[in-house]
Amino acid sequence: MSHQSELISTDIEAYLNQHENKDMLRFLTCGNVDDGKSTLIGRLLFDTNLIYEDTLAAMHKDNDRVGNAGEALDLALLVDGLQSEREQGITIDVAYRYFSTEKRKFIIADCPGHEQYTRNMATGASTCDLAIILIDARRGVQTQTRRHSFIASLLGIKHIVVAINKMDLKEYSREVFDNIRFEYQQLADKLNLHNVHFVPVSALNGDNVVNRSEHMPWYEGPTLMEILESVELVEDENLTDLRFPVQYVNRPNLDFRGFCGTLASGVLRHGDTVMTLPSRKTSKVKSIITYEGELQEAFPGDAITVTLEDEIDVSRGDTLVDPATPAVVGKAFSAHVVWMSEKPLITGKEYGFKLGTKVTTGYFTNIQHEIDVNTLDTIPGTSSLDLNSIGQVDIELTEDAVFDRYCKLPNTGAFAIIDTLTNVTVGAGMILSPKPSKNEISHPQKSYNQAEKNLNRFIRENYPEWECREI
Ligand SMILES: Nc1nc2c(ncn2[C@@H]2O[C@H](COP(=O)(O)OP(=O)(O)OP(=O)(O)O)[C@@H](O)[C@H]2O)c(=O)[nH]1
Repeated sequence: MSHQSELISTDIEAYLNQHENKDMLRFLTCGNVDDGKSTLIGRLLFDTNLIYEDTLAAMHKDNDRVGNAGEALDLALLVDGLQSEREQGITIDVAYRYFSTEKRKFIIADCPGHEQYTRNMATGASTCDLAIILIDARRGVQTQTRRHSFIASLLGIKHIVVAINKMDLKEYSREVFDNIRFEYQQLADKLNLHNVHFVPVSALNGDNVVNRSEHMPWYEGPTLMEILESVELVEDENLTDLRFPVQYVNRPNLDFRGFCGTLASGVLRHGDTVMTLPSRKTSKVKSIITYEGELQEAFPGDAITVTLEDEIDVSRGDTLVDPATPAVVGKAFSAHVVWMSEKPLITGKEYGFKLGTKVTTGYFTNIQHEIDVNTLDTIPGTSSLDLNSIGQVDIELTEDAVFDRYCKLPNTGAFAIIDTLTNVTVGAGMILSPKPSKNEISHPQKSYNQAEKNLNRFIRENYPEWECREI
């Protein structure tokens, strides 16, 4: 099985090296029940020769017994394990599949299609670079298509591929494809989705999945696999806004203090000036240490330990940034929230909030509106959000945290909401914008007399460590 490479027999080291250095695309498939998701995934694996021979033999056997594709091999049987689990109601979760081709490694998040699984889709999609939205050529854009596309836009998935499937049942008609494409493009414009690709396919017959279709000479674009292998991933990484959330302070003895974590965005170089948030103290990077030795520079995704030239106070949950492009520090922000718990979201109740490596408490001060995931209409005047609902909310934390807008920096702009009693994750959120907290709002309205101003100056000049604000 697997992509055959001559290197395997001639130079195994070179083969392994090539394989290790391939980049990785994470994508998810979403579609209505029976649109052909399983068949499409099976087809991708089958046509890239990624199926073990014994699996294939077992599939042929099952095909005669339970296959749904007539004479042809029912490729949906490949992903059957998960489906039977679903039918039995054992797990309703996201299944991940891995495969690789000569050019790239892939992880597929396969999410259930039903409406009640919004939370699963949000979970599966949160780390994806690309979403394949499947549309049945006979049905066109459906409610489900709108919901999946909305969640994809909410989570900021950079690339969308609309696979218009079952083209064989519509005589491979260009008109059918063009009409659905036009209909979807209107939705994409409304949702501000960019980088949308459209491919007419037949997952069953293998048209335009891996191999180019002979039935649709009018389609000159890339096949689905060509898109998966070629979408640009590097430019999706933010290399300009340095964010290093500190996960752990390593202090084995008095002579060493290292800050461990994974670089979320930006590039961190030896000698760089960094600022720690929320305290705003600055220092310079003395060393960047990894398991394999010291680095001169680190990139997003690198797991590193950073030491600084000065003994400034940095704790778990703090974030190191470049003073030129800092994040916002505050307590209040507005966000989109996907609610994942049977118990509804309630304003005024205390919840735990996990923003990057920071864990704190806070509460929802207001639900601005709920969003109907099927029609995309906003519903104002709601006081709670139920399981699988999505809303735009205001949040106030009990202590300062570091905020980024999710659309700009998804790694540091996302957060989890935790039930403080059970420690269960009850929701996921995406920061829209920081807000001045209630205390800060009241400052500018207050006027101070001269004695208060003098006192303020005295404190600022003599007790800088109190970080007193100028009035
Ligand atoms: N004619 C035709 N039938 C297809 C095509 N793709 C899938 N099918 C059939 O459509 C039916 C549903 O396909 P599945 O792959 O099981 O659909 P699914 O979206 O995975 O369904 P769920 O897992 O239930 O969400 C099966 O009978 C497939 O053989 C296609 O391109 N053309």
